[in-house]
Amino acid sequence: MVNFTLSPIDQVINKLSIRQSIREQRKRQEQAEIEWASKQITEKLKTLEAYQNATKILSYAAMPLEIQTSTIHQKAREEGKQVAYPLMGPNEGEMTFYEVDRLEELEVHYYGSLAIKEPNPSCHTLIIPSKGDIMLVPGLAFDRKGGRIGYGGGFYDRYLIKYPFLYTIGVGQKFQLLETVPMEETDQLLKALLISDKSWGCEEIQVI
Ligand SMILES: Nc1nc2c(c(=O)[nH]1)N(C=O)[C@@H](CNc1ccc(C(=O)N[C@@H](CCC(=O)O)C(=O)O)cc1)CN2
Ligand SMILES: Nc1ncnc2c1ncn2[C@@H]1O[C@H](COP(=O)(O)OP(=O)(O)OP(=O)(O)O)[C@@H](O)[C@H]1O
Repeated sequence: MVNFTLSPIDQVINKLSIRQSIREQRKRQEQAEIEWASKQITEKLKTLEAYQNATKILSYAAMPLEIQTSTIHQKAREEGKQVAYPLMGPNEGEMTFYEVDRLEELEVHYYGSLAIKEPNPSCHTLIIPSKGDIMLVPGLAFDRKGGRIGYGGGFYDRYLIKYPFLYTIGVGQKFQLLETVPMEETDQLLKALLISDKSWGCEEIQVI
């Protein structure tokens, strides 16, 4: 019988080539396309019951080529929701979330070629998620089973082991939705996806 399962090293190589390919496709996009996609996702998110009922939103400070989250921040704050942003470290793969009132309070930190805006633990309050909270999860690639590939730090997988009840929503564009993404044992599945596409706006994909 033929065994189609990839060895662990082949899985890592496979993930690496997917990361590279999606990053190249993203670079070829016009800023206007990213803004349009972000608007579609923002509008769809607002209609979701999970969003409407949530008191805390674990968001992310988008880098220029990612789905933008600043309008979500503004809307959520207007509705009295708490919005939190990730901070990496101090231990390997560790990530925590801090409540942020205004996006200008975030501070840029450089990780290789990535410039990520993060909260400052000496001015922001640590957020401990509770049931009913939602998390917007950035990523490079997703699949309909809730599989996800990020930048390869394992930050979200480690965080989600601690808070498996979080309603996790992966956000991205159609070219980021693959037939299947390679999964490792430590990978945590997302619960839903919001995927935008030029022709149909934004599709909500429920995993559970
Ligand atoms: N906007 C945003 N914030 C986010 C994420 C994200 O995807 N988007 N993350 C999602 O997980 C976390 C950050 N994840 C990271 C994962 C790996 C590396 C990393 O390996 N950096 C390399 C250089 C990479 C490069 O240059 O391309 C390094 O530090 O040397 C950095 C951040 C938390 N914050
Ligand atoms: N709970 C965990 N404990 C120890 N190692 C882990 C855990 N979760 C993930 N890892 C390891 O972290 C590394 C990166 O994981 P992976 O490739 O899934 O990252 P990613 O999901 O793309 O990254 P990110 O979440 O930061 O965007 C892998 O070597 C993986 O085995």
